[in-house]
This record gives sequence, structure tokens and C-alpha cells, in this order.
Amino acid sequence: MAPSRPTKDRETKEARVLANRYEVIKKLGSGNFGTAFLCKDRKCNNEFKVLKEISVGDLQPDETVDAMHEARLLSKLNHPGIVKFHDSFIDGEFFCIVTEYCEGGDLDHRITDFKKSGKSIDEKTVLSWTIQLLLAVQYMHSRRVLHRDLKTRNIFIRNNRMKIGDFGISRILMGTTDMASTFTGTPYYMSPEVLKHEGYNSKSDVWSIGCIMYELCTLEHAFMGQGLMAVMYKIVEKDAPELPSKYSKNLNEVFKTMLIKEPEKRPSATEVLKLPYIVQSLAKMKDVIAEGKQSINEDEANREATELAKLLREKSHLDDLRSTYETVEDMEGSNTLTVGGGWDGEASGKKKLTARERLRVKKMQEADKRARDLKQAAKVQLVENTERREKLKMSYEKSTMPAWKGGYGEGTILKEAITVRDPRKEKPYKPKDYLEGYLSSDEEDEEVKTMMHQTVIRRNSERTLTSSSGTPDRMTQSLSQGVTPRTLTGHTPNTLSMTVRQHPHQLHSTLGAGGGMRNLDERPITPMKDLMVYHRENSSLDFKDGVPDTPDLANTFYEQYEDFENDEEDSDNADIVVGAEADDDENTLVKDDQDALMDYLAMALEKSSGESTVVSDDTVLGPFGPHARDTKIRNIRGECIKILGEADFQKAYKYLREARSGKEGKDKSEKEIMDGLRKFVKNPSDCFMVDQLLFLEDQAKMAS
Ligand SMILES: Nc1ncnc2c1ncn2[C@@H]1O[C@H](COP(=O)(O)OP(=O)(O)OP(=O)(O)O)[C@@H](O)[C@H]1O
Repeated sequence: MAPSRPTKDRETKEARVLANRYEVIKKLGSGNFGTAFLCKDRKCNNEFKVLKEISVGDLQPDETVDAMHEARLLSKLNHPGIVKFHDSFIDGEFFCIVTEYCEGGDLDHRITDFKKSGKSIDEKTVLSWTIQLLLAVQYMHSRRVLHRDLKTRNIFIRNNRMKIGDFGISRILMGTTDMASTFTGTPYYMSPEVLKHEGYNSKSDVWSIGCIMYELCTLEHAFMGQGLMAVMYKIVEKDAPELPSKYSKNLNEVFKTMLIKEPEKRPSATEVLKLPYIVQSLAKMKDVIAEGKQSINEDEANREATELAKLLREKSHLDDLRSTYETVEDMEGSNTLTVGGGWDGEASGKKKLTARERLRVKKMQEADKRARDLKQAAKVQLVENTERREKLKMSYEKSTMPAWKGGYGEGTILKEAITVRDPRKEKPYKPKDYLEGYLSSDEEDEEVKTMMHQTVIRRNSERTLTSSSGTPDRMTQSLSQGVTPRTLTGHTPNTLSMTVRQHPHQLHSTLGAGGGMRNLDERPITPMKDLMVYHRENSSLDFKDGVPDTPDLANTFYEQYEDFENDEEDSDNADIVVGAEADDDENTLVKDDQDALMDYLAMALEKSSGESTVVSDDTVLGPFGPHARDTKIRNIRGECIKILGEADFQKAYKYLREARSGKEGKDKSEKEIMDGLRKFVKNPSDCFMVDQLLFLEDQAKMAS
């Protein structure tokens, strides 16, 4: 069953979101296996990706599992020359594949552009592109994945580098549907063994690379003919053409070895990469990339320096503001400031501030006032706590004394109450029990009872403040060091800001590049956040006395912290961060691909100096083997009858057999053959499958 196209409705429906994350932006086009859409990945910084929908109709459950399994394996493969396979899922009757988006489009379009402009591709570029393709194919073959449908439409361009798409996809599709038995793709890149149904192996992919290389040099297919049937016969029987004379003999030789008809004599990708001319080019390519990499690094360093300078400017500006404000405070002996007329720097002989600066000074003053109030409240609280602790200690000692010495007798109540202070204890904390136990006692020491009551209440509130990262005490300590509740389990701002002051460049490149250090919110830590930490540490808003002891004050403390954070995020500087992050992603990607490509070039060079390795070359029969050929012949015949009807099929079949191999037909042009077909069928192009059938029958006859 051939896959049906997605419905028009599905293709045009706007703002579709699949798998709860892929927002469809636009249709890129349709191919043999389905429709490709550009989409935004909502769960990955809205990164552009390509989503391919393949209609699989009534897929059997076990076939679905196979497809998902294959897809999962593919997603584990990474190479700069392979379009990254990100995800796959089933959506109704569609099998969806999500891959990397290549903004440069496909090679087929690029070749068409060259043709239109009347330009050709120079030898250096042909070599570089061919080598990139060979490295990618070598990588996939070493992981036992074959492409089976390599062609210019499956090669994409990203940042001016070649990337092969749909690697291994055929295995998913051929395995999930009986598409293989009737599938008739473009034959231009198919090797003789594939067309003869002698099986597919890694050398068949090398053949396809040879055909693509020829196309890069001539902007034409290597095997041309009138009609696809003629093309297929040429591939199987005729010698490969020569490259135009403007290309070197060396290049021509490389090309010719890739188009050796017998797969066992044809070199593998690894062997092509060891040919002397290719080895020379590999070394040159490596140098060129290294130069490019250096310029990328320089660009990056410049960008970081600019950003750092901006941050420093911002910091010194804030320092200026603070000193201005402190001077004003000194002069006026008050920290109140009336914005909009109450205070004019110029009138008082001081620097004139802009409205925005005045607003910031006002905010700083208000924040400082709140901090001072909190500090004061915390101090009062501290004194009270110390006194209370002293009293508790005394009463505890009194309680453990024998009654006849003035104690409370058993003394267990307070003892246990104090033991459960450690909230790490698994035992559920039931202050009520202790309290009730004590209150029901005959004691008359009301003061101690009240104190105990307060202690229990206080401890309860402490428990609500306790995070998984530690005890209230530890938390208080952490907060006093500048750790916010939201970052308790992450990197502390203190250590972060220390790092940023010591190695701002290094920190930025690690964090900005999504280097893995994240705060509790899973948001990347940005240089702006570091700057905020710097401000927090250096502003008069210091909480070195720790978080206030009572919940009310603690809440105010947190609110103030949030205020401060929001202030910063609201400022115009916030978009510096967004911009920087977006750039980082892109540059990181380019840089990562460059680095990886460098590694593969180096590896290929290393291998080329070693012993020639015997590449295991297991031929994959499957949908390309002789057994499949028989099935395919049967299925194609059935398909033809379905399209043309039994009677017309028989007539067209007889006519084409004669035209293709009979004496009369030999001298006819393709146009004459097609015109003749019109007597039997309305649309001669419907007879492409009949041609396929005849070709396969011939191959089967020859093989037997
Ligand atoms: N990863 C990608 N990045 C950018 N464009 C893509 C990507 N994948 C596919 N496209 C574009 O989407 C369109 C449809 O691609 P698709 O692969 O579905 O079919 P095809 O390559 O044209 O045909 P075939 O099924 O024979 O491979 C093409 O124009 C292709 O260039």
C-alpha cells in the first residue's frame, strides 16, 4: 500500500501544535514519503525544526513499535554531516519525524540556482562537499546504517556545510509498510545492483555519492536517457561518463572509482577517503576550517568583551548613582527624596540626574529603608530569642531536677521538645502532644508554659521555611550568605559572582553556551544574573544578619528579594541577555559543528596513514533482494491493473514490451513511444510503473 498524502485540511490548518510542543509554521514541501513542515519547538527555546508527517494508515501495533525503535536508535547518532534526528511520534494515522532544520535548503535547489545563473562549481568546492558527504556516510556505515536513497534532494545545507538528511529513514518506512514492494523512487542515483535487485549494501551509497559528485561538476545527472527506463538500462550497462576537462584528472579518477559497476570492486567510503588526492584535500580542508574557527573565536571574544564592557559600564553607573545618593543623604541628613521637583541636583550644585536615574535612586532608597527596618526588627528579634533561649535553658535544667530539689520531676516534656528541634529526624513532629502533656500537668509556672507555647509555634513556622536542602538554621545561614530560597539546591550566587569576577569570560562561555549549570528554575544562568548578584552584594541591601526569624518578617524579606530581581528583569538590560543567549545558541552550534568536522577530518587523515582496513560489507537483501524482486513484480503488476484497468494494462504492457526490446521499438524516440501509448491509455505517464515492471522482469530473467 502506497502511503497516502496528508489531507489538504491538515496541511493548511494554521497554528497546529503537535505532541504538545511542535508549532507548525509553514509547509516546506511534499516528497515520496510525506510532507515536511517548518515548526518551532516550544520546549526547546522555540528552535526551528522540521517535522515530517508520513501517512502510515492502518499500521500494525508491532510495526509501530519497530518504527519507534528504529527512530530511537537514529536519534542517538550525531555527526556534523548528518541532519540531526530529534524525535518521532505517532499522531493519529501519521508517523511524525522531527529533525534539524537546514536554512540553506537542499542541494537540488542549490544546483538549480547554479544552472540558472550559468555558473559552475569549482573543483575545490566540489572536493570539499564530496569529502563532507563521504565523512558522513563513513560515520553512518560504521554504525551499520545505510541510506538507500541518497540524492541531491536529500542533502541539505546549513551554515554552508553539507548535511545528509533522511539517513536510515528508509529502514523505518520500508519496515513499517509494504511500501518497499511498489516504491519507485528516482533511479538517477541508484546503483546497478539495486536496479537489478541484487541487494543493497554500503557500496550502493558510495555509488550514489559518485552520481552526486558528477552532478556537482556538470549540473546534470550522470546517467541520462529518454525516459526512466532508458536511464535504468544505462546505469546497468553503460560505462560512467568522464568529468568535464576543466576538472583535474585526479578528481576524475576519484569519481570513476565510485562508479565501478561491481559493488565488490567499488571502494567503501573509508577507502575513498584514503585515495591520495582526497588525503591531500583533507589536510587542506582541515587548515581552512582551523582558520575559520579562529576567526569565529575572535568574533566571539570581541562579542564577549563588548558585553563585559557593557556590564562594567552598568556597574560603575550604579556606583555613581549610589555615591550621588549618599552625598545627598549626607547633605540633607535624611534619606527621603522627592522625585519630580523636590530635589534638583543642579540647584544643590550636584550632578543633574535624568528622570530614569532619579527613579532608580528612589527605588534604591526605598529598598534601603526597608532593609534597615528589617535589620532593626531582626535585631530586636535576636535579643528576644536569646532571652527566651536562656529562660528555656533554665527551665529545662529545673525540669530535670528531682521534684524534691525544686524541679518538675520527669523532665521528659522539654527534653523531647528540644530533641525534635532537628527537623531532619524522620519522626513526625507533634508539638501539640508535648504541649498538652505539659499543660495538663499541675505546674503553675505560667511564664514557662507561655514560653513553651511560643517555642512550639515558632518551631512550626520554622518548619514551613525549611527546604529540602537543610535545616532552618542552615537555611538561615545560607540566606545570610546571599543564597535565595529558589537557588538553595543550585549554584549559590556568592560563588557564582566570585567566579564571574575572576573568570567572566570563562563563565560566560560555559553558561551562555547552555553549559549545564542551571538554577532551580532550569533557566540558564546569564551574565545579567551575575551582575544582579554583584549588585546585591555591593548594594546597601545586605542581609548579613540573616533572614528574620518570624514568618511575617521573613515574607517581607523574600518579597523584597523578588522586587529586586523583578526590577532588574524589567530593566532595558534584560534584552541584552535575550539577544546574547540567542546568539550563543547559534554560534555554539556553528562552533560545535566546526569542531566535530575538524575531529572527523583529523580521524580520516590518521586512518589514511594506517593499514587499509577491510570494511565489512554485509549486503542487505530485504526490500532490495531477489526474493523481494519477485514480490515487487507481483505487486507492481497489481498496482498497474488497479490504475489502468485489466484491459488497458494488457495492451500497454504488450506495446511497451515491443517498444523497449523489440526490433521496431529500438529506433523510436521516447516521444514517439509515448504518443503511441496514448492509443491505449489516457495518460501515458501512468505507464511509468509498466516500464518498471518490464525492467524488473528482464532482470529476473537474466538472473535465472
Ligand atoms: N531538514 C530540512 N531542512 C530544510 N528543508 C527541508 C528539510 N527536510 C526537508 N526539507 C524541505 O522540505 C521539502 C520536502 O522534503 P521531503 O524530504 O519530504 O521530500 P523530498 O526530499 O522533496 O522528496 P523525497 O521524498 O523523494 O525525499 C523539500 O523542499 C525539502 O528541501
